[in-house]
Amino acid sequence: MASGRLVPDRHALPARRIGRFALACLYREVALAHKPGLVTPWSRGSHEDMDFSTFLRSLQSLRHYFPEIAACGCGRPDFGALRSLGIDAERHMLRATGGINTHRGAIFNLGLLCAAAGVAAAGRQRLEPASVCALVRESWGASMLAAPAGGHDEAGLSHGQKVAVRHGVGGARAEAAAGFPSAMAVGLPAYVSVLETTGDETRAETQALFALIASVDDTNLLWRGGAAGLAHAKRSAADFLARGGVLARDWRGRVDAIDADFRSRRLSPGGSADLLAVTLFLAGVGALG
Ligand SMILES: CC(C)(COP(=O)(O)OP(=O)(O)OC[C@H]1O[C@@H](n2cnc3c(N)ncnc32)[C@H](O)[C@@H]1O)[C@@H](O)C(=O)NCCC(=O)NCCS
Ligand SMILES: Nc1ncnc2c1ncn2[C@@H]1O[C@H](COP(=O)(O)OP(=O)(O)OP(=O)(O)O)[C@@H](O)[C@H]1O
Repeated sequence: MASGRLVPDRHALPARRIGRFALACLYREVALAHKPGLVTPWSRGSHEDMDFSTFLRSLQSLRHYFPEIAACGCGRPDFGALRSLGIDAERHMLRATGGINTHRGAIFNLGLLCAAAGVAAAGRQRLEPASVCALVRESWGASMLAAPAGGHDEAGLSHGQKVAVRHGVGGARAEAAAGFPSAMAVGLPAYVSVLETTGDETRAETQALFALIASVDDTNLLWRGGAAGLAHAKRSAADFLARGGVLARDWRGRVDAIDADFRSRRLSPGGSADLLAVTLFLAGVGALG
């Protein structure tokens, strides 16, 4: 990873700021305490093979990647250049976690957004959620749909590809290629509305996560629970929101009950968790410009 040789120095500072912010968003996601089926500082959720410390090791291994891909974006790269940085970062992550996939989706989603923010910063455009998402869609959307997936098993297909074929859903690539419609239309409005009402970051993050689980075709849920598991998770999240979500007095107890239910079914909404980090990135991207 040697993008320092590829981009002019005047881009180093904004790229570092953008990349560090992406890492901070990922840290906020995994540090969020009450989540259904996901790893938190106090729980493995539905996972036997990873805990909070695995995520910290993974984040540590990605500390150069996000600034580098943002710097690469400043040079208006084609998708191939971003893809090789992403594949390299996956390799670093797997080495740091002993082969466990903690951040494959995040390397992809937030990597693309860092690169788009780099494009905007280099062109002295304002950094805004809609414009960075449009840059991802317009610059690299078609190429990413045409590229083969990264994480292959012995049969040559990733989990995402297998469930995409089986259930006819698009997963992480379709979401990014379309300019993150779930984060823009679902995660971000939920986050902003609760933040404005309560001033409470934790509740805003939790509400955004549940809004995403209720609406996203999460390939992690499909892989672990099939169509019935995905439908169950969506229904549980929609029910939580219909009962007032994080504005209800006993919201923490309700989240913990849904967490127990997801753990008993081995369900983990990892794609929605990644899109929460994307939502946090979009919510703060304006301040990076
Ligand atoms: C495209 C990727 C994500 C693989 O796609 P695939 O369809 O196989 O997805 P897979 O099931 O492995 O899911 C990857 C992760 O995406 C997240 N995810 C799941 N569902 C969704 C969704 N609906 N929306 C967004 N993210 C999701 C989850 O965290 C999941 O673990 C990626 O691993 C890849 O191909 N990387 C190669 C490097 C690359 O192209 N980089 C581009 C520039 S960074
Ligand atoms: N806090 C979190 N807890 C658990 N998973 C998360 C969290 N945040 C994001 N994720 C995402 O969930 C994915 C892990 O899910 P999972 O273990 O189901 O994937 P897998 O390794 O593809 O499949 P499996 O372990 O079922 O064989 C990671 O790619 C990660 O990006």
